[in-house]
Amino acid sequence: MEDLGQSLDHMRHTAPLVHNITNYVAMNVMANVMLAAGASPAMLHAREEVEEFAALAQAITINIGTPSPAWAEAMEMAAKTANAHKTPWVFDPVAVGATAYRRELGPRLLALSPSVIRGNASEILALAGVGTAGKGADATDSVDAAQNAARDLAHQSGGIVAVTGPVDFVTDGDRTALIANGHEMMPRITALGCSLNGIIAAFLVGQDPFDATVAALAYYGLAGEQASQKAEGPASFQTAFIDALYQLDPAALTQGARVTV
Ligand SMILES: Nc1ncnc2c1ncn2[C@@H]1O[C@H](COP(=O)(O)OP(=O)(O)OP(=O)(O)O)[C@@H](O)[C@H]1O
Ligand SMILES: Cc1ncsc1CCO
Ligand SMILES: [Mg+2]
Repeated sequence: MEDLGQSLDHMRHTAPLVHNITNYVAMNVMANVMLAAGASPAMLHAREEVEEFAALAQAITINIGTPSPAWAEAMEMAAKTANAHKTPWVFDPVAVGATAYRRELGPRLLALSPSVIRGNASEILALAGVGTAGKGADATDSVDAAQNAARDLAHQSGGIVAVTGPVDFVTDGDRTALIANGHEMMPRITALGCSLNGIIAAFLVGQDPFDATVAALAYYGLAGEQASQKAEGPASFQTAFIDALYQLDPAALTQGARVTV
C-alpha cells in the first residue's frame, strides 16, 4: 500500500479536471468539497455536450440520485466515452433498490465497467441483487452485511467497490481494506457521500485504483473527524468539513489514517 499522504499530494499536484453527472441535491456541495480538496470539478449533463466534455476530463463521476430519461442517456454516453479514452469513472447507485426505474438503470450503468462503485451498504446490496431497498438515499443495512455483495460486484464489474458507513470497506474482489476514519455527523449532512465520489475520482487520476480509493476515504474521514471538533451541529459541521479538506496536509493524513489492509 502506497503512503496515503503521498497519494493526497499527488492528487493536489495533478488538480484533475473531473466531470460530474450528479444529482440536483449534491451539485453545489460536491463542487465546493472538490475545490477545497484541490480538484477541479465541472457539473454538466446535457446530451448535446456530454461526450465532448467527457473526452476532455481526467476522471468522471456518475450518480443516479435524481435521474430522468435524458440524464440516463447522458450517463451512458459519458461512461462509454470514459471507457473509450481509458478515463477512470466512479458510479454511485443512489437508492438503486428504491424504484423499478432505478433497478433497471443501475445494472445498465454497472454493465459499463465502472472503475469504482461507491455506495452505502443498502445500495451495494441492492445493486448486487441481494435485496434491500434501503430508506431512499439512506442505508438500513450494516457495512459488514454488504461485504460479500461488494466482493461479488467487484468481480462482476472488474473494478473496485467501496461501501461507506461508520467503517468503510473497500475491495477489488480479492484485496480488502477497512477504513475507520469518519464521524457520525457525516450522514447528518446531505450529499457527503455523493461529494466523496468526486474526491475518489480525483485520487484515481494517475494512481493505482485500490490504493487511491483507500487514500481518498481515509482523507475524507479524517477531515470529518477534524471538522467535528469545531462543529456545533450539522450546518456548522459542513462549513468546518470544507475547511478541514482544505487544511489537511499529507503528513497529517499519513499519521491520522486508520486503515487495516
Ligand atoms: N456513522 C458514521 N460514522 C463515521 N463516518 C460515517 C458514518 N456514516 C457515514 N460516514 C462517512 O460519511 C461519508 C459518506 O458516507 P455515507 O455512507 O453516509 O454516504 P451516502 O449514504 O451515500 O450519503 P449521501 O447519499 O447522503 O451522499 C463516508 O466518508 C463515510 O465514511
Ligand atoms: C437526498 C437525496 N435525494 C435524492 S439524491 C439525494 C442526495 C443524497 O444521495
Ligand atoms: Mg448516497
